[in-house]
Amino acid sequence: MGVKPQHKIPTINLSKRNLISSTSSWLSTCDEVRQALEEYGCFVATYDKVSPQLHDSIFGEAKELFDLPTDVKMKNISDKPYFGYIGNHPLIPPLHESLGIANSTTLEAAQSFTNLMWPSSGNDHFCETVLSYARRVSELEKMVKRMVFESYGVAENVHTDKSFLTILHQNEVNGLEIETKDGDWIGFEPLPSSFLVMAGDALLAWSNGRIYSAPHRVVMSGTKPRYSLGLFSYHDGTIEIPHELIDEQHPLQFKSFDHYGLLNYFSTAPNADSTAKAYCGV
Ligand SMILES: O=C(O)CCC(=O)C(=O)O
Ligand SMILES: [Fe+2]
Repeated sequence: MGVKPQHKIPTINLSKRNLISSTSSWLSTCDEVRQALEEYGCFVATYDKVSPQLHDSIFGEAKELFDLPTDVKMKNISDKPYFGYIGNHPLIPPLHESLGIANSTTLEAAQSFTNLMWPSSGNDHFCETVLSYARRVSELEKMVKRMVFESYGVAENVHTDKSFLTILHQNEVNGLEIETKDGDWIGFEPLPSSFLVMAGDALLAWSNGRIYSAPHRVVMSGTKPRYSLGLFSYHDGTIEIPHELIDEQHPLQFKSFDHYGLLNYFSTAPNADSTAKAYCGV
């Protein structure tokens, strides 16, 4: 049962500049990705967003990290199994060590891990490198997930609303979930008298970034039909960012914007990480 020479892990180029949703190149790459995962369970992604410099930096940082004394590395604990420090674990081959950094795409998580490992001297270079690397690899993960969903024609319905406010009122069947800032999902449990009032991207921009426009999705189980009534508010004309919401702690993050312009922009660029930032961010 050795390695059969005629089999090769498929390689897929995910660096291409023309990997833009809905183009023929995007759609054919979605199919390539799905086929590779169905057949081999894996593929090699060629991905140029991690530059050769970043590649060298992250492996340099990894060496420096694992060269720290064991008692320092052991301070990385987590309530999730395998997320903390692993060394000399009975179920894991000897000489294996690992350190997990949960939510490593956020500055807070990268900083707190760095401070834990280098409490007295700090290590800005490590923190910046981890953050930059994690964000780029996370983009790759998001892109592959979207490709698999699209190739099967399954709508991945995670989104933020483009409204100013959304008010949802639904029957007794659960399903709506809201993503917290930490990336956890919390379910909405409707009652006849409860209305879910939710901020949209226009309110996020108007508030100069103070208000959180929560990503949300609907996850259905069971066969009972679910009905949801929604009011989505939109404003005619230009929305200005109130000067009361701009100060030293909150420098201007958004330009004044046309609300329907934001909606139109979303229809042409539905995959932007943040529609408000991409459309009217400073
Ligand atoms: O079905 C729901 O309750 C949510 C629908 C929704 O998020 C939307 O239409 O923007
Ligand atoms: Fe929504």
